[in-house]
Amino acid sequence: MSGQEFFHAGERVGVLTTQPLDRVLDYRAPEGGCFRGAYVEVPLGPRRVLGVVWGPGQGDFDSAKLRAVNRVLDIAPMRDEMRQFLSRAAAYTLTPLTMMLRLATRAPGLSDPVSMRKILRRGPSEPERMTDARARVLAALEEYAGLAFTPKELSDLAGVTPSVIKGLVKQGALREEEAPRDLPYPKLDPERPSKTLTADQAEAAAVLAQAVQSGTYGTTLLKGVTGSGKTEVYLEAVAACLRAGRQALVLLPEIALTAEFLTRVEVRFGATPAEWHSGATMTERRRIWRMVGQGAAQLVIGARSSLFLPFQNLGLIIVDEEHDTSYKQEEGVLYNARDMAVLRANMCSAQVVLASATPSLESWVNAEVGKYRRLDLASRYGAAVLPEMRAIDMRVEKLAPATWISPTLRSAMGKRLERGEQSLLFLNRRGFAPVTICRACGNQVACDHCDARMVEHRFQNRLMCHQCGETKPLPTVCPSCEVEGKMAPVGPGIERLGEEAALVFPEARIAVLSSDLFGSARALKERISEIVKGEADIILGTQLVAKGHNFPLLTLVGVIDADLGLQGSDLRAAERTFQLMRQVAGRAGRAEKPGEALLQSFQPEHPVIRAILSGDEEGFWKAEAAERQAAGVPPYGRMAGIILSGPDLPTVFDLGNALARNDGPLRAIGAQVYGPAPAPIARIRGRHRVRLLVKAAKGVPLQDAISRWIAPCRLKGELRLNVDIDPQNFF
Ligand SMILES: Nc1ncnc2c1ncn2[C@@H]1O[C@H](COP(=O)(O)OP(=O)(O)OP(=O)(O)O)[C@@H](O)[C@H]1O
Ligand SMILES: [Zn+2]
Repeated sequence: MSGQEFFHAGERVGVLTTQPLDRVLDYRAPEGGCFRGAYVEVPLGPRRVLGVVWGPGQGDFDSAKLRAVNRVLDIAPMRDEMRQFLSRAAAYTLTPLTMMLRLATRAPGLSDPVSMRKILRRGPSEPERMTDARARVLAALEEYAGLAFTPKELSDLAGVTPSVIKGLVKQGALREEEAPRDLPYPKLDPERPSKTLTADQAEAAAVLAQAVQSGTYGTTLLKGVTGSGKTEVYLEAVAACLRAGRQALVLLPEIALTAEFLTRVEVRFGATPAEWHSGATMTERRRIWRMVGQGAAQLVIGARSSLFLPFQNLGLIIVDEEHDTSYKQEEGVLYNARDMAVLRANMCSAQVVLASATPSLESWVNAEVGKYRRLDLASRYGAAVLPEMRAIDMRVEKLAPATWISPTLRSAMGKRLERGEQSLLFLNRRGFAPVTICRACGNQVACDHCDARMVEHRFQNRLMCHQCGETKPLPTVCPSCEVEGKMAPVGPGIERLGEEAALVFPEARIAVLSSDLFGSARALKERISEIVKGEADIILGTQLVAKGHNFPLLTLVGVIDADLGLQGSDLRAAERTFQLMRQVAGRAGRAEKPGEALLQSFQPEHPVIRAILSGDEEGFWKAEAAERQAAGVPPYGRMAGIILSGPDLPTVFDLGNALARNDGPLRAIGAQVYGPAPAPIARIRGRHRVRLLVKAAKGVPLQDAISRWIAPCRLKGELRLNVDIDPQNFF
């Protein structure tokens, strides 16, 4: 860490803590001094808290009262580029810097000393008496010459009891040593053979490899149809990064996708990489955090928060399925991991690869205007061809009441069953039925705390609110008119569709894939790998299945309600539907057998449905871009959402009106405010929600204006104000 500023003992330093104070606090540098960026423990009131030495102190605090830093932690100091990244990300998202630091230190036990554990090696002496068990232990050590083991590993390996091991230690045949508990990750070998790339793939891989070798910043949109080998191509960029001795990060939108991906990494590089996600244990998290910081993890596969790991030498970030909405964090710090990846790469001279078959309009436009490089993979790998896509006109199909699988779709599924191929039915609705209605009075069961109807989950035999998670038993008596036995489900959810499929095809093996039906990510992963092996004939899934899975036996995709996403007023409704339908359809026909995708629709002539079917992607993006440009909305204009919430509606509205009246700072940059208006979901968890929308031209200092605009707000009591820069969801 030479080159980094050093503060001598007693000098005034500014420390950023993870406490919600929103400023850097002054302390005295501890005995022995500290570098800028050092992770430290400082006294704060009666407590000791984690912090980072951010720079020289401000000097505005009485130096007689100044307290000293307790100690410097045994962790490499935060790099300048990381401090800049956090500062820039905080400024962009209008988030207090202390909250950003919290994101960057989300690992347990950082302030604990490096924890050690006992390991065993071959010692200098021979055992006094050789027994079979003892001989097995020594043979095992010989076989793995040079390696050390924990006592448990060694007794398992040799198949002996712990007492045998203890005896050998006593006699000096085994030697005990202390070693750090957190071990480096196994080395990945980029020189192992890759798959033989097609000419297109090889060309794209070469461009990416060269970009990585340049050691500079750059972003590439890797657009390739589903099944074209985007993953194979970007793994070669990872190889180039590893060869250059730098670290790589691969972001995946869904942890259910990691199992398949980890296997592919292992095949390509000979070992598994570090895996960072919400399901990781505390021990795993601490190990990854520390090893990433020491450069002892070369590749991390992770969810969006892995962008905040303390990489020592990050050279490449892959954002797979870059259009995926789950990259936008919608709670706490509101950030879009795709945009933050670009920012982070900028700070550390790394390359970014945004991979997708259906990019976000933002990225498509950035490539169009030359801000991003663009690489295209136009055809599927090998014999696989893109599925044929057709609409099923639901206005002419004859369906029995409370059924949703049309005769046309049913007969297509029947053919797959006969041929031993798989069908996938897609319906983006969790639960059994979206609405429960009383047939006597028409009352729909709603959540007591939210502006939302409760969804029946028959599997759990309860009604559930998808906003707040509240559940209650299915009522037999109407809560409104008190008539008994008239409550009925209306509309299909994925579970109900499962029942229908089982009735129509009683002999078929049916798998329902919905995130809430699995107790753990592991259970879901296992189910998916069973399906890959062919242990299901009909798969029913919510949007979970649209993402990146490879089901080789799948040749038919049926979309139950292709119109579902088109109804919203969301500015991205068309874009989302287009992406989702093309992605789902892309699950079919990924191996030798050709696939077919059938979209059930009541409006097959709708321009978006027509664009999906025709496959004229560039035409769709161009039309969509022109429309957004004319309306001055993203990506051609900028937007910010302000969500005000509180238990008392008039108070929330008063604040909204006050903001709308005092919009001087916004007018100064030519921005407009819309609202206040009740948010589309007007109540969540008992809190009323009111929103304002700010629209501005591109290139104006929007964040700065917004901070000046909201600065005078006094948030009394339980009133909350959240700013969402570049909102993705208007809920
Ligand atoms: N050059 C190649 N040699 C052998 N197999 C290949 C090659 N390219 C692609 N494949 C195989 O084709 C399948 C699809 O490739 P891959 O998953 O990389 O595509 P993708 O573009 O990432 O797909 P999606 O967008 O649907 O996630 C995989 O099983 C992959 O192993
Ligand atoms: Zn609720």
